[in-house]
Amino acid sequence: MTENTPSTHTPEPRQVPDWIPAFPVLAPDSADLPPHHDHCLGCGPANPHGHQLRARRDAHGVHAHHRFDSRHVGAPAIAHGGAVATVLDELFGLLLYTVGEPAVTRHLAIDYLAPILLDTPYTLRAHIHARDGRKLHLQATIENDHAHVITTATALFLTVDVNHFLTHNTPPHTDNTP
Ligand SMILES: CCCCCCCCCC(=O)SCCNC(=O)CCNC(=O)[C@H](O)C(C)(C)COP(=O)(O)OP(=O)(O)OC[C@H]1O[C@@H](n2cnc3c(N)ncnc32)[C@H](O)[C@@H]1OP(=O)(O)O
Repeated sequence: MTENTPSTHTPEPRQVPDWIPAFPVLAPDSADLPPHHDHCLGCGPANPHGHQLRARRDAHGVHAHHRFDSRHVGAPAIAHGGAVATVLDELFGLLLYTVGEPAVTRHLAIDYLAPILLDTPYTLRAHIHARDGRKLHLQATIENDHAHVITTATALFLTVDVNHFLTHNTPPHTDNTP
């Protein structure tokens, strides 16, 4: 076969993970919200590189208690901003258990008001600020143990159907294309 010969290989159809179509709304009195799946970078219990975030639903949305550790170091003794963004994105992902529909991050904005220290307890909170059709406008904070807010985040999540998780090669729609 030459370099220009079309391939006759037909890709295997992708399987829909069970947890996506069954995405549940979980009750306020539930215990720790379940991970999206075992290897999720943000919440998967079987991902040794992940944050293994645990969150609970509450009257406003969800909250979590979390410590960053030496795997997440940026400047010495301070959590890397990207690691913080991962955890906030994940917290928003767990907030979807109050919506009961799968959605994905379209926009994430973070104000790092003060450093987040390693091996230090923090409380994270997230809630739905507003919903407009598919658009979920979400807000989150990270507080230190003096209840001072040291990080704030806003996100736009867009609800998607199950096909989103099967079609990964769709060209992006963007207004920023030159
Ligand atoms: C339940 C699953 C949980 C999984 C684990 C959770 C982990 C944590 C969350 C994540 O990390 S998700 C992974 C990271 N995100 C992605 O990979 C998403 C990549 N982006 C896409 O696949 C598409 O952009 C997306 C499906 C999100 C949207 O594509 P669409 O073509 O469906 O939307 P479109 O561009 O038409 O925009 C829909 C609406 O949003 C509006 N919009 C888009 N960006 C906006 C913006 N920045 N601000 C305000 N509005 C905005 C847009 O104008 C439009 O408004 P209208 O419907 O009123 O016309």
